[in-house]
Amino acid sequence: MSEGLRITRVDITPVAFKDPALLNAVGVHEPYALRAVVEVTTDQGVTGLGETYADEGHLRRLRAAADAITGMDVHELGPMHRRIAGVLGGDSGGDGHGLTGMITTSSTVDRVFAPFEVACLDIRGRAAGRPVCDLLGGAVRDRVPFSAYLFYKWAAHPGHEPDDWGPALDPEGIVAQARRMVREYGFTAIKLKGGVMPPEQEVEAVLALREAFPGVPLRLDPNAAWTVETSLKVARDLEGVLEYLEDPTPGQEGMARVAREAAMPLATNMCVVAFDELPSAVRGDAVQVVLSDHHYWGGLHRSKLLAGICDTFGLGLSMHSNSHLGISLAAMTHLAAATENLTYACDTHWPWKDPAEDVVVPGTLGFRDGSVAVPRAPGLGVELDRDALARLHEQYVRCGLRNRDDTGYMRRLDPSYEKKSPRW
Ligand SMILES: O=C([O-])C(=O)C[C@H](O)[C@@H](O)C(=O)[O-]
Ligand SMILES: [Mg+2]
Repeated sequence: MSEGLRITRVDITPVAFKDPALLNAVGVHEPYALRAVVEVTTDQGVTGLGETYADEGHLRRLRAAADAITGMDVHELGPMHRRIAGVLGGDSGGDGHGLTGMITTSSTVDRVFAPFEVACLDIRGRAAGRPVCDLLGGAVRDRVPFSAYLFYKWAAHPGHEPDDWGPALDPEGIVAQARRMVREYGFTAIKLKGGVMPPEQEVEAVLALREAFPGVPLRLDPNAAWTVETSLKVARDLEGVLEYLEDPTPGQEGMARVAREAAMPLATNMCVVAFDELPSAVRGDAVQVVLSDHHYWGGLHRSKLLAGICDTFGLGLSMHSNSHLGISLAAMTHLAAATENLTYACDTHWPWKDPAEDVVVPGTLGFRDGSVAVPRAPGLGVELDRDALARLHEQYVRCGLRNRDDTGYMRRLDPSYEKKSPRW
């Protein structure tokens, strides 16, 4: 066992960064997105970084876990997972962790453990002088492709200055948004967040994207806003157009009914979000592609375990994202680099973040041709910018938001708004 890599201190800092008025199936993003930055320090003074959700319940559980793992060696990841499970007891997070009604059944222990595991791998990489992808088996690619993540959106949050993306509420607006994203980032795959407009309008938008971007893989994700019948109609309308259709309808049973007749693969980050949901999904052939996400699948090693299971059972593997900062982008990039069967371009909300707002020193991570070069520096390859961390923490304190609540925000703006799944 290596000496000198015992955890002596854990700091958890919630931060807020500006977020445009992005629409989804359960409401609209609030003016700020919340994240927590986790710093794990060892007795040799090596510090590792993790990033996770920052809803209040999640912060409370993170703090309990931080106390429980202080004193442990950063190599003891299995025992650390067990210890966190023990300290959380039956404290189940429900949905109050930053995913707003989208992901209800993911494992609370895995969600809480994930940022500590990433921080421990960062420390181990720094100590060994190796990038995190090398600790995960080595990079099978030196660049990780990401997809453009389009949203219907308002020009501004009511009462705020407009952002520089402008509104996107029809096919023209969506195509214009895609053109800018492809121009600025070079993305070679495109995902549209649906479940916002009536399905026929979203079909129209995807067809407009197809015309504007011939040959570019396209995805549509209405977050379970449709019935099985509506899903099948959309699947027929978009046959030969979509690379995959993501979560058209709620639940594995409904997804399996759609999958039996739809021509394209179905993907999910809603009906398979924990290990105990995999057996029934495989048995029922409910999905053909699983979106991994180390933030709720229990970190990088457990995401690789998911990748192995997907490989064994012939499921495709993609990657999900939420609004995130540079620590998460680095972790996602290392994981994707070291996961051979992650063959789809990964989701990222990166373009929606104000480039001036991050907690990492700028310059390490950048997009070229829609992909991010895998950092070769030790650990995650990103450094914390302490002034920026303090600024974004101050913004968290001032903004008053403490839990992500897209539906509540929408209802404050439009009291007649109802959350429904399926809606159409
Ligand atoms: O693929 C997904 O379902 C997501 O990315 C979920 C997110 O919550 C997304 O809908 C968002 O940011 O509004
Ligand atoms: Mg999704």
